[in-house]
Amino acid sequence: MEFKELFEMQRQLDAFIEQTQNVNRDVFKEKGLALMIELAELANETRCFKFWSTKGPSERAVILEEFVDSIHFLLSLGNEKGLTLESWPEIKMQEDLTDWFLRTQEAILTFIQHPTENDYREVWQYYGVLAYNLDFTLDDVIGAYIEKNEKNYERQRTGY
Ligand SMILES: O=c1ccn([C@H]2C[C@H](O)[C@@H](COP(=O)(O)O)O2)c(=O)[nH]1
Repeated sequence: MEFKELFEMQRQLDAFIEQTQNVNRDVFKEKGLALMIELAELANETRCFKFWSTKGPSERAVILEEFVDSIHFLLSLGNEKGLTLESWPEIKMQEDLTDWFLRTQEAILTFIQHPTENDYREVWQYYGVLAYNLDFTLDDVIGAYIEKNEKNYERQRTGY
């Protein structure tokens, strides 16, 4: 599957969720906050900032699932504003994870407050660098996205 096709998969999932939950209003800000929270959950699973703990990061699959939760909301926010991205931001840049999480958070906030095409692309670039530093390839991301997308349908069907 091509990266760009994820936008359409997300559009269909969102339509299903809105129908199931009877949503008839603009939920851009709710999805914006959801993305901030997913980023924090991702950081939490990496435990990159927990200098006070000797416990290591969660399993790779757990971290990848958190990563694609963010991808869901990022795609969704783009769809809400008619913004898209042609290809996955493959950026091989070694960064300190804690620094990068803080900077990604800032980029998300900027985008939510002024949803421009440039700021949208920038958030994707931050996620591209996060993926690189977490050792996730585009195939990893697409595979985990498809799996979580299906799980999200199932959760709606079973009354999540
Ligand atoms: O409009 C929505 C609402 C939620 N989700 C998905 C994204 C995440 O994968 C998951 C987050 O749900 P929680 O586990 O945080 O409840 O739901 C969407 O794709 N679209």
